[in-house]
Amino acid sequence: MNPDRQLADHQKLALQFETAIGQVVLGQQRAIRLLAVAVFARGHVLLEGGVGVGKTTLLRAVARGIGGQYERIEGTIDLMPNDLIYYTSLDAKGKPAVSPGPLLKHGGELSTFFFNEINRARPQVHSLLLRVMAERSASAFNREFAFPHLQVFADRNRVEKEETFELPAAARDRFMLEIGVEAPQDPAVLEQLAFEPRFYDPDSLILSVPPALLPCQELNRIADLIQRGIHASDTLRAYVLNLWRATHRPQDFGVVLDEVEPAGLIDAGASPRGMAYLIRAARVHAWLQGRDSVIPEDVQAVFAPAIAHRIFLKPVYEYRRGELVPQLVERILHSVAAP
Ligand SMILES: Nc1ncnc2c1ncn2[C@@H]1O[C@H](COP(=O)(O)OP(=O)(O)OP(=O)(O)O)[C@@H](O)[C@H]1O
Repeated sequence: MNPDRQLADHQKLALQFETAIGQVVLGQQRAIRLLAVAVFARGHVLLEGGVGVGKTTLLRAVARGIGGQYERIEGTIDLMPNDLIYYTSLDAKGKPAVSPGPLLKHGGELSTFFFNEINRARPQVHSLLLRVMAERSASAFNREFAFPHLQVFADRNRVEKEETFELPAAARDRFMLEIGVEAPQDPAVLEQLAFEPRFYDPDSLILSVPPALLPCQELNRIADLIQRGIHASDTLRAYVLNLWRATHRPQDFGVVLDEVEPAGLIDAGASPRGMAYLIRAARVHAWLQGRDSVIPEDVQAVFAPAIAHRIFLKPVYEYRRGELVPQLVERILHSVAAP
């Protein structure tokens, strides 16, 4: 089948996947679109939001739609890297036994690894995860384990700050997108969530997502087709490079912020890895919209989720990150001229 035809067929499937998730998780169309972008760009995802807004339900629904093997782990202060690798137990005769932990249990079949409350886990666990995300492999028991189809989803809640370990810069940079999940605003949706019993039990709720809607073992190949088949013009490339420069030197693009001098704000702008992620995500966004080339709106739609978490502020401003970075990102988009 020719690649254009394949791309069109896969796009229909991607839209079905979005619709199925949208019937289970209400009022989260933007987050669902961004998750679909990450799935087809093969990027890891960090979800951030308030408590009880449906983050876990959303990720479980996505995992069911992707198919393949799924594992989930809770980030706690006493979690150690080995807890991801193996379990120890006593067998019926009281003899110690070792069995593979959540990361190794399914070998190369593992497709979705969900790390709940990642910011409660210690830095040692983050560094194990960092290698798993970057190389899709881990070493244990003198062996290498590869997870070619693995996508990591992690969530952290914004409210709970006690006993939390901020993710190190290198770990944050390995997440393609950070997606904010807020409670829906539409009163009709809120009423449904509060009054309809089907939303009280997430276990049965997510069963209404058809299992393995997407061919999880094919996703790497489909992602490659998308990246090769969706074009970016010279003017669009120039636009993206200007956006990149503006994450390092916003003052050169006339970015003005409330009460803060942009020239003294940034320690490090987006990395080259971050920009590659931005383009990968923008291409998938264009494809989901049924286009074969990227337009500025595609870049703008994924710019904040792809870039905000990889801008590092001077230490004196870091504690105001939640307020300053969204403003900076929005004003960069406003100030850098789009073609
Ligand atoms: N937008 C939504 N659509 C469907 N169900 C929702 C939505 N928001 C909340 N819920 C329901 O609220 C309950 C809590 O959701 P969930 O556990 O997914 O939230 P969470 O954001 O992961 O919470 P926490 O931060 O405490 O882990 C579930 O029963 C879920 O079905």
